Amino acid sequence: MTDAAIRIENLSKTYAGGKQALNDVSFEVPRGQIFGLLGPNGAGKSTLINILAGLVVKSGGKVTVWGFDIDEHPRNAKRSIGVVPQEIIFDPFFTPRETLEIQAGLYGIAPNERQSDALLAAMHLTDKAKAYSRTLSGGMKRRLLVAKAMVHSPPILVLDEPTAGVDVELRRQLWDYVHKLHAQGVTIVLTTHYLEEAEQLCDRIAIINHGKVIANEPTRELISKAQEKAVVVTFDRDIVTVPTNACFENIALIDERTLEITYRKDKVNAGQVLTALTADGHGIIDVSTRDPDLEDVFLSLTSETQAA
Ligand SMILES: Nc1ncnc2c1ncn2[C@@H]1O[C@H](COP(=O)(O)OP(=O)(O)OP(=O)(O)O)[C@@H](O)[C@H]1O
Repeated sequence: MTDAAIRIENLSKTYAGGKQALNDVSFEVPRGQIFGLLGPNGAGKSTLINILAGLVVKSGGKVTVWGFDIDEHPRNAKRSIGVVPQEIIFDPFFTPRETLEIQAGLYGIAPNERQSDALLAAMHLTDKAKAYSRTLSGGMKRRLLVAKAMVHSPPILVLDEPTAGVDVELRRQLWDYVHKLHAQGVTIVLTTHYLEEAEQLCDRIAIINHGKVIANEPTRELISKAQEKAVVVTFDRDIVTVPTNACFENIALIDERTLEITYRKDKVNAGQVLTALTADGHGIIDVSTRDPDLEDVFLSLTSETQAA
């Protein structure tokens, strides 16, 4: 028995056409966390999730879900995970309530133990319980998918790009629900293109690029890895010549009196940057600094692997 919610060891996947989507991927999702899986389009995130869901057969490696090896105990592994897929697929002739009842039936859940109505209420779909699925809006369909993934009360919920193309209000509702599940002890794995979202929600983030894991760290540590920092400086007079100095990574004119300078915080500090800027006698009347965010880390890590 492993303590990890999901353990992935040396996982690889090559599709029939020869495309290698995953190349020797290893990482663990700790129990009880909100874990973010980030990566550019085509990085291999959906492939990985589909392997966890039992929808794609891996080419090599070992995967355990809630301690169950997906090859040796596929039924137990599947019962331990609920997956909200990226694509919306429903039988259009069933109502949301019927969709959930049928899904519960597939998991062998007795009628008196089903929680279809509670799930519909949690996803704000009670008034649509008896509507045909085809008449639901895109956002409602996505919420129904979340409810469908939770019918068997799995300890792990995986959401593949849950907020792509979803409006702000629905996104908020979705995250409220995710937080509620998380508070109940459900481990959450999500993929997202919204770095800000990952930064706000996730305890830990793995970044995947070209089928390989290039980072896997607590969110705060990952962010602190971004070495570039920016300082915006307003001078007491117009800038005639833009200053140069070896400690500046980049310098940009914001307006006639304001410059934005980026520097590497592992090489110099803000004081040294400001000293270099005032060397020719200019006075500084305002200074603000900007800390790196996940987007900076993401770009610097993915461009490093591109260059490698
Ligand atoms: N069924 C398939 N057959 C062949 N190649 C595939 C198949 N599914 C995915 N691929 C390829 O595998 C690679 C990884 O795709 P995957 O969908 O896992 O990426 P992703 O990170 O989820 O991207 P996105 O964010 O765009 O969904 C891509 O190059 C994709 O074209």
